[in-house]
Amino acid sequence: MQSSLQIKDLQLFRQSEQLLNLNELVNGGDVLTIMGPSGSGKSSLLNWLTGTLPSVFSASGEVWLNGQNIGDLPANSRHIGVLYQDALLFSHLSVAGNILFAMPKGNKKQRLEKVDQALEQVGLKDMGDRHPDSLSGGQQARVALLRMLLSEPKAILLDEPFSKLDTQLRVDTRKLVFDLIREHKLPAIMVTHDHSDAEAAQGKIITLHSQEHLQSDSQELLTREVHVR
Ligand SMILES: Nc1ncnc2c1ncn2[C@@H]1O[C@H](COP(=O)(O)OP(=O)(O)OP(=O)(O)O)[C@@H](O)[C@H]1O
Repeated sequence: MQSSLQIKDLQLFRQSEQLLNLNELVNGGDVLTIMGPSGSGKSSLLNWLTGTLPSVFSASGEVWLNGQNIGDLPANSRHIGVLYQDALLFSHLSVAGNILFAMPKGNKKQRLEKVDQALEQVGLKDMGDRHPDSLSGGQQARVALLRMLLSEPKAILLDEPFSKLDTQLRVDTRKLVFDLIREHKLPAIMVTHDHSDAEAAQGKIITLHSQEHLQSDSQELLTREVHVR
């Protein structure tokens, strides 16, 4: 079965204000991009998907991952990986330790080999013993990416993951991220303020507004208006 993340009839409210009304299907290897001004509900959407929505919000609707309704599962059982704008590496662990921490348990030698291979794949060969603080921002971003991927998520959320990287690093890192999403055939949802990120994702783009959202595909950005109330 092809992997997919499906949002069915999501109605998301903050107190009595409706923030979102969404139906979307994201297939494995595709990136759905969510744009919109501050306060339009982007983070709340990601929080709803991960099962970490603060109690000031309420929501109805379903989220299906690979044919399973995961809406009632606790956050740590949903198998959704998230990448944030900060790498958020554990400073008391080595680079390899950070990645191993998130990996499923198993044979230690095999897990270490997997970490070494992954580090090499992203240009960080032999850096497993390094301390995260000794890495550049771009290197830390790649470690965070591997930590997330090797936790074996079934879907990926990207929350402004490139916004702290300078231009060339941003281009290189997002290519790596999108290539890996395609290689692993994982459905992904990315929140960004940056149009070049959205274009690079080569998928559908939804732009949220406070009381309405405009919806378009990547060729017709911001051309069609869909009112939610
Ligand atoms: N914990 C909270 N308690 C109360 N209101 C909140 C909380 N978190 C967010 N909000 C409000 O809910 C609305 C949606 O917030 P959300 O963080 O989802 O927007 P956003 O589009 O992600 O914004 P940004 O681009 O600034 O991150 C905003 O009006 C925000 O002020």
